[in-house]
Amino acid sequence: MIDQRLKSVVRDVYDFPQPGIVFKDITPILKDPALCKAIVDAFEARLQADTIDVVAGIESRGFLFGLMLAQRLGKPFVPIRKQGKLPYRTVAQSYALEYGEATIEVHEDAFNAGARILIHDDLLATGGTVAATSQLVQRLGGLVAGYAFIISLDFLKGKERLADYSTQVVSLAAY
Ligand SMILES: O=P(O)(O)OC[C@H]1O[C@H](OP(=O)(O)OP(=O)(O)O)[C@H](O)[C@@H]1O
Ligand SMILES: Nc1ncnc2[nH]cnc12
Repeated sequence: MIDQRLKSVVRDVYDFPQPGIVFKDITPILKDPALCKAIVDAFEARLQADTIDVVAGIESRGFLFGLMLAQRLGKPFVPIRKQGKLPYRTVAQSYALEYGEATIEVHEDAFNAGARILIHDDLLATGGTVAATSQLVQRLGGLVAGYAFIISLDFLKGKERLADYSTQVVSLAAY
């Protein structure tokens, strides 16, 4: 099972990036090409591709599998970036996450109004990051088609914040 394979390689790092946080380090996954392929296979199997027009991936760890997933589904990829990184005109949204606050941006012409956007990130914690991304999608006239995470920290209740946007929530390894 993919969840056991993931849990056997994802590494807990204590007190990173600040005291009290147990950080899930996904970098060991990246050293295993077969596991990387299995992640994209599992997303493809569990997502309803005919409900998705565009895959949006969130900087920075959401870029690693986001473009691979978009390629597999044959869909465009849109980068959601931290403030000040995108060169063209942007819309921005501030938010709180498990260990701080941040602002994310998307290009204002990233997708057409009415497009159905799958939001991908490596990990769901409090849900602040993907809730802010969902608001960006809606502000540009997009529809949230669903969410795809490699890991979810379900004890932080992030999934509850997503229910208003979409019920399609795929998480390959839940803690
Ligand atoms: O559900 P939340 O509480 O919002 O937390 C989840 C977010 O935190 C991490 O990103 P981080 O902001 O650390 O950036 P990085 O991907 O650049 O390391 C992770 O990759 C998610 O984007
Ligand atoms: N505990 C955690 N591990 C890795 N990434 C995170 N993003 C938010 N919380 C996290």
